Amino acid sequence: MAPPQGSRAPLEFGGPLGAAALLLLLPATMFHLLLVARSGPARLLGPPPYLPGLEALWSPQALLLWLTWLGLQAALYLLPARKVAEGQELKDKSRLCYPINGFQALVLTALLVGLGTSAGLPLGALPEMLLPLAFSATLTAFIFSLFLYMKALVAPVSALAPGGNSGNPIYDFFLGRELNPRIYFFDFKYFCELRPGLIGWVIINLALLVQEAELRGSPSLAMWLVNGFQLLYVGDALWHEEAVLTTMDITHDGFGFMLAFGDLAWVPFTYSLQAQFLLYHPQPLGLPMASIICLINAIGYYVFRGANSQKNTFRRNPSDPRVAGLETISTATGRQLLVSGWWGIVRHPNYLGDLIMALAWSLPCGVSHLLPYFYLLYFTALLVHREARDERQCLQKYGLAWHEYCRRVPYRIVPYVY
Ligand SMILES: NC(=O)C1=CN([C@@H]2O[C@H](COP(=O)(O)OP(=O)(O)OC[C@H]3O[C@@H](n4cnc5c(N)ncnc54)[C@H](OP(=O)(O)O)[C@@H]3O)[C@@H](O)[C@H]2O)C=CC1
Ligand SMILES: CC(C)CCC[C@@H](C)[C@H]1CC=C2C3=C(CC[C@@]21C)[C@@]1(C)CC[C@H](O)C(C)(C)[C@@H]1CC3
Repeated sequence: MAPPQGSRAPLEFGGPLGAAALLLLLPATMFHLLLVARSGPARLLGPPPYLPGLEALWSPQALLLWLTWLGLQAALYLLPARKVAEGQELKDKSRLCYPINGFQALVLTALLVGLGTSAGLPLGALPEMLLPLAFSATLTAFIFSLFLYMKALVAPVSALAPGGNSGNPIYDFFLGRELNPRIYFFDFKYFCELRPGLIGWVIINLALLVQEAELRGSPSLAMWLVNGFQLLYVGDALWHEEAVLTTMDITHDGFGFMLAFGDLAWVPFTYSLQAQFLLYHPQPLGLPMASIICLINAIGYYVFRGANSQKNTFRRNPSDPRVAGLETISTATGRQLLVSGWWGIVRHPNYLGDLIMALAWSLPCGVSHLLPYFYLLYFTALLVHREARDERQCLQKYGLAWHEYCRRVPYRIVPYVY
């Protein structure tokens, strides 16, 4: 049985009080965005148009649809994979295995949705169900996090995450206690991070596009751009699925409410905000502006993919010809840090690319409303906070070598600015 680890790890997110506040604030923000996106004034900072009663949130059909979706994605996860990858080394020196079949799940889902639609499945009706679907997803995230918390009570100490084991139940419930909760080969965190939420996000976007076509005769150029950009982002994440195994969510963070809610509810229902906004507030977009926005997205993607691939290639095999010529700093751990190439420009070039793409996703919505820029604002805050967390961890891991890296590459995310 796993005892709490006491307060060895420094508390994050404002400790138990901050965690308690976020437990309420995150779902409240998501519902606020869903309600405001369909209201006339669409004011991000104004009050919601109305407070929905339980009858608007609770729907057995929505719950059934949501559980069917989770079941379908779980079944696709269990299909034979083209590759089984090993994760990072764990505290007990073992490595876990992960199926690499996320892109296959995306393609099969697209085929099933295509078949369903041609057989009469009303995809365009999905936008009307977003509120009860989001409620079902939130409910599932709470219940699932409770299950994860209980499961961690009987997990061996070596299976616990460095944070999330303070002994305070609210804080630990929020942050997550166990690092890689699994039942046999089914890894809950890895599954949730990349499948139901990310694929759900593009299906919701598609449903919004279909409904726009039903309402106005054809989808708008702005809606096409938002759908295309975000499909590229999700397709890319699933194509490079193995790379997620080195992100801090998988290697460092426990699996609790923050990630369960983030993956299952926050991602599909708030990341689709631009498409939701466009359905209810059509925006004119000319070809010249659309071309500029495409260029911004292409630059963002180039930086994001270039930086992530360079680091992943280097971590997998430093003598790979694509990275062998780059300058590095040696660290006491035996691992090296890149100081040239993308990682010599700023310390988080991948965040920079991601932020440029976030801007390109909002621009098709025009500049009359702040609401479609919510993702950009939230994401900037998330990445600044994430960068600070990563910095602390790297300083702990690499000590003097990290100081040297910071001296050689002084800017964190934006060259000459931050
Ligand atoms: N859309 C979304 O909502 C979100 C997207 N993201 C995206 O996810 C991606 C992954 O982000 P994240 O997991 O935060 O972090 P990173 O992929 O940036 O990984 C950080 C790790 O990289 C290694 N590293 C840092 N500097 C160097 C260097 N110079 N040379 C070699 N290795 C280095 C360190 O680990 P080590 O040395 O141990 O290898 C460090 O802990 C990013 O592209 C981010 O934008 C992230 C959060 C949310
Ligand atoms: C609800 C809270 C405010 C915070 C929740 C954060 C989560 C939504 C994000 C934490 C890290 C994420 C990553 C991606 C999606 C969002 C979450 C889960 C990612 C899967 C998106 C696609 C990228 O290509 C990626 C690099 C694979 C991302 C990994 C991190």
